[in-house]
Amino acid sequence: MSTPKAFIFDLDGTLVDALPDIQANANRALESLGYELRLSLKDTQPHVGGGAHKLASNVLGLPMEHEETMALYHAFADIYEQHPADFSKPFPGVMDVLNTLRERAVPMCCVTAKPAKARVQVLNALGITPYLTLALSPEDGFPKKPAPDMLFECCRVMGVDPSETVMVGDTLFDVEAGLNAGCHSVAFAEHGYQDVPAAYADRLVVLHHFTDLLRLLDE
Ligand SMILES: O=C(O)COP(=O)(O)O
Repeated sequence: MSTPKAFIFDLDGTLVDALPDIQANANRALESLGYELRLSLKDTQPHVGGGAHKLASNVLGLPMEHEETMALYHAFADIYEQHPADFSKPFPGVMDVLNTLRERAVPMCCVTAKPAKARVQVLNALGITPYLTLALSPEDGFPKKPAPDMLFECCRVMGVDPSETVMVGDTLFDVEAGLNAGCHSVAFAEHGYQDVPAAYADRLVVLHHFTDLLRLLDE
């Protein structure tokens, strides 16, 4: 396999362990709207990766367009801006990978379902922004993953072809986005929030530790 020229990372569950902030902010939003329901970390985990709107719909068990879903989604997004990274931190090995790629002048981007303002705040708070050529959320005018559009835009801005670019994620949304874009390879972070999707297992580079990603540079 040829050496990849660029990397695109998912955010939550891949670069950053955001689960405790997502849980806390979902519970603040539920409380602010008068719900008695509260989520444990375990309740919250399956709802990460599809974005805040989907999380609100899943948590309430209501359709996406339902008034209560919309209210919870907006409350969650607003509260997240006040508490973007109280607990969030990069997963082990992430900063090593980002530093090595930067030293080797390999461009990197981030594509996430996270609301745009929260994304900017989290990436700034954790010192990741300077490593990235571009970071995108659907609010920037793109369809959500698994649509490949955000990946195409990143490749365009980095000046590389998707076939030269590795997509790195932790959910089915990320895997299918990478495959739909025709990426060089799709890497799956085992430290994230979903199990390796069995249907795609033989097409993935599974990262038992995040620094395993660097092996792709040496192949
Ligand atoms: O569901 C979210 O908000 C997180 O989305 P991400 O995994 O694409 O970063």
